[in-house]
Amino acid sequence: MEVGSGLISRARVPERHVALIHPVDLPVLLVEAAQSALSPTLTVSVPARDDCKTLDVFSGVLSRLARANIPRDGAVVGLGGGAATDLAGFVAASYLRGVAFYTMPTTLLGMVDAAVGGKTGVNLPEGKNLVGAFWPPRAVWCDTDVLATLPPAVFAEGAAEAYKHGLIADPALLPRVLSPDFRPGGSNLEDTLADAIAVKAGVVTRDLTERGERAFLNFGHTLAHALEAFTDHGVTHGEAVGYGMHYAARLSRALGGADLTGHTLAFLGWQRPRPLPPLTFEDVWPYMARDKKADAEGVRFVLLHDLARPYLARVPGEVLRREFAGWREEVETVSR
Ligand SMILES: O=C(O)C(=O)C[C@@H](O)[C@H](O)[C@H](O)COP(=O)(O)O
Repeated sequence: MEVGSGLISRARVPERHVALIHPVDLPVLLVEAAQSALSPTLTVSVPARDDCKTLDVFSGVLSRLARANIPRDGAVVGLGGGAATDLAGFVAASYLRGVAFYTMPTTLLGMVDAAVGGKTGVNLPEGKNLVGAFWPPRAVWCDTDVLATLPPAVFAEGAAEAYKHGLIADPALLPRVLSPDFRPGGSNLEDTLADAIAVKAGVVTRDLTERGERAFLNFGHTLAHALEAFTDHGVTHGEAVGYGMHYAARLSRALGGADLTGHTLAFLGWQRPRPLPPLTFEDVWPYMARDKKADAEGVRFVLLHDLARPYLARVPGEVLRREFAGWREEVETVSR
């Protein structure tokens, strides 16, 4: 894992045959920088954002690798945001039963979260990330220069995952993420980014396949994934995580935990997500019920006893509904 300036142009891999996968809307200069660093055998452009995370796109990319005769000792490099690196990783995990995988995240969200830890996969109409594999990248190059090319809303979106790492593990990150210096080119950017990534890297090193503490990285994601799936990705992942963390903070308080809703509302006030479309508990519940943390006895949420004290719990149906109603009213006051 490297964080710093100019990393894409300096990246090197030992494999001779490389397939470079990137979203179609990525700036050409970034694609060219990666191409001149890696001399890929094949470059595949895929639809932007979650439109690339489908079984159809996945199968089309696999065919491209096969037709280009990428061998088993070849590599797949994912260049782009979280969706593109999730897809690229699943291609790497599946093609010829697994080839080397590397990531070059180009969004804040990708750097702090998606490109690290090897959760790869695609969505189904029934829900987010329902198909995939744990396939860790051999290296991750977080080139901070690219963050300056992001629209401010996309940067703010990605900060949700860094803030989440503050809530579940490292509260010192909370004011650092909201500080005016946490911005592209800001004095606080590289250190805060490195510390937020360190939270996730530590967790996945100890529990790659989510037998235990890795589940805590899913704080806010039960509702977040449901919002994304119900709106067919009209709500972006970072916006959904911001909204979902506030719901999880309300549930935590309802079950007797510390009141951390001031933190989650402060984040939403900083992030200014787009307003949600009209939606009811009944709309999102079927998606929440398919959450991957569910076991034979039903859905489990990541909650917080307090800052940095996460736990998994089942929440009674009446609490889920009541807090949903309160959450819905409250988040309307903070959206753009
Ligand atoms: O890496 C993890 O583990 C996480 O839960 C981090 C999440 O922020 C990330 O969005 C992850 O891909 C979601 O995983 P899922 O298992 O809920 O699909």
